[in-house]
Amino acid sequence: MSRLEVRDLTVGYESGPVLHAVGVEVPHGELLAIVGPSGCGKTTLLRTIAGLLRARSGEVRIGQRMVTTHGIHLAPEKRRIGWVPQDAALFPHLTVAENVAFGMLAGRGSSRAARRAARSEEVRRLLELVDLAPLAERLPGQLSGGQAQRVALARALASGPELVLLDEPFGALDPMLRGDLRLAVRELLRAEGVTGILVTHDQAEALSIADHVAVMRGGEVLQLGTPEEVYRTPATPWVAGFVGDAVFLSGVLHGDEVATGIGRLRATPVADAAGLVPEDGAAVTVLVRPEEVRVRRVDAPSAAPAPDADELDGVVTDVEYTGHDAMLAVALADGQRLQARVTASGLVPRGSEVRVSITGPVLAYAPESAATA
Ligand SMILES: Nc1ncnc2c1ncn2[C@@H]1O[C@H](COP(=O)(O)OP(=O)(O)OP(=O)(O)O)[C@@H](O)[C@H]1O
Repeated sequence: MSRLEVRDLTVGYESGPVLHAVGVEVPHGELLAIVGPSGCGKTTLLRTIAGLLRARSGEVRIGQRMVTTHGIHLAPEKRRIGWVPQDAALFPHLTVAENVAFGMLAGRGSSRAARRAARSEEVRRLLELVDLAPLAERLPGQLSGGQAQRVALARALASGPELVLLDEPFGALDPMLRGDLRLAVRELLRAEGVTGILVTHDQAEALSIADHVAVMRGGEVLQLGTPEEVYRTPATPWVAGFVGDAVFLSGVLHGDEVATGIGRLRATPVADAAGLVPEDGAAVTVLVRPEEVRVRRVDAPSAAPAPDADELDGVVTDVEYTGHDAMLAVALADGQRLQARVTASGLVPRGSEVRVSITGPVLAYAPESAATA
């Protein structure tokens, strides 16, 4: 079993510390996505797990093996880790099969050994797994970007790793290919029973294919949870805004409701990093997801005229159409602005008069957590 455990990992360069007591866990055979703004330390974490960087303190355990801890630093080639970089990084003078075979030799073989191993049953199996068996004899220069990434994945799996690290592997691909390849990666890791970590700049990608998501900022993990936990119950307003579209309102907490400029909303208070929950009467920051904002057109002939008690008047000031849905910007009569996500069938043109309401309970955060994270 190859569960990954990272505890209290502190890592830095000569310029100073970059990771501060980072902890993540990935159960055997599952995929963790790491997201966070540029420079927050995602690659540094990956490189430390791979053994390419030494930790100042903390632990990395892969399955039963402690690979990094005080006084221990197992060499990268002994960690049984496969690496898939952003640009495939294949050997240009070796064929597809030979590149995969090179992975099987764990980087220790010669080109001649790779040529021999390229004819093995295992290389054939891996190429079939990534759907590239017919291209086994091609050189990397004759492959598309997506095909090259599939070879890099097969090569990473060829050494029989316990853990595969994927550093922005789809970054350079067009959106169609990206979608196909990420599903292929997910299925392959599952089929092979390999634990994986994926660094990505694409939050939607992280939420859609990973079993767990770690949201990093400034060298710390702010939240580790399932995609649903991270999206539905973000640890802080900053996490909420980073992983998805968010509308923030100011309000005052009264029991299980919060009084806001757009009326009283059912609310669940969220504890901050210190475990403190906003108290009754406290000023709070309220999170509303745009899909929780219901919009009803009132200036169309078919529109029902009678307003609900909890609806507010507004005007659609902008429409961002994405095909399957659209984001509406709505200006309320009192000047406040909201974003609402509607399905293509609920599309309302710019300038329409609408009534808006919030569906479902919202989350209420102490304003300090909004300010600091
Ligand atoms: N070799 C290095 N020497 C000194 N500082 C470095 C080195 N590599 C990275 N850093 C610094 O460490 C911090 C974290 O970098 P890292 O590459 O881990 O971030 P990242 O989250 O992967 O960023 P990106 O999303 O842009 O790839 C940054 O401030 C970066 O400038």
